[in-house]
Amino acid sequence: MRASVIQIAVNEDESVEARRRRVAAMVREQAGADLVVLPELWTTGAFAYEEFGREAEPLEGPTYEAMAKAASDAGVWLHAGSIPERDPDGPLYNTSLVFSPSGDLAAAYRKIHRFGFDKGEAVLMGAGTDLVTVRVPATTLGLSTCYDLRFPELFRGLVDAGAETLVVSAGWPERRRSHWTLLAQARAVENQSFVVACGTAGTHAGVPQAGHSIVVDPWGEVLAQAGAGEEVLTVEFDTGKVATTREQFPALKDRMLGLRPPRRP
Ligand SMILES: NC(=O)CCC(=O)C(=O)O
Repeated sequence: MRASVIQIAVNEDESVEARRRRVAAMVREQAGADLVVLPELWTTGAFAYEEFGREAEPLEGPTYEAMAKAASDAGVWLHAGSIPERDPDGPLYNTSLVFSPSGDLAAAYRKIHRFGFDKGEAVLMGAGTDLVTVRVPATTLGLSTCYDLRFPELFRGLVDAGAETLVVSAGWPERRRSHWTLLAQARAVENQSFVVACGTAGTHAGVPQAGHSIVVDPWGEVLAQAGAGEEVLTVEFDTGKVATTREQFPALKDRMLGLRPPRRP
């Protein structure tokens, strides 16, 4: 499996339309990859809360159109990152899109854990409710978005649904970069899965982004990691390593489900 992780710089001096064109061209340059991954909310920036309503699009809006075409032009599976989705009958959602090499939508995932506690995304967007996996030729992807990375039960649910490669599309801030790397490795080790985590570079809404997109194998080894700036991280990995790791060190089989809560004295 050859993956290209496109760590986009999201800065305010570039318009959404210009960035969409630029990113589409970067995706086209990845012809020959099996999988291309983009970050969270790269049209607006994940922390540009005021832009969410202004730039929200229907599912099949301009980003969908541009990314479907880029995927088919390049002939790649494309995780196109997420968009601020305007549901005509509901709230905004932070929705990731996955396209097949023919440009058809293979999956849409609405972010389940919204960031911001009592402000920002947590109040401006609705929460998704459904886990999403996608079968691509060599592996099954399990989808997640940024803050989801902190919630191990989501990833366990994805593994129970057959995921072998956990994709994290993110806009993670520099301030918590150490958590990003640590959690990506933890999710890989505990789920005996590949983790492909794509963040943004640049600064928007006054929040410097961490970059440092990372690909981790099921043993927790870092196969590749980007620097702080805009970069295309390319990595080849053997998807068969999930099965061999799970066979040779079968910790997932030792789960004890249905534990009782502590008894009151
Ligand atoms: N966009 C996000 O979900 C940010 C998450 C974050 O900053 C954190 O978990 O820390």
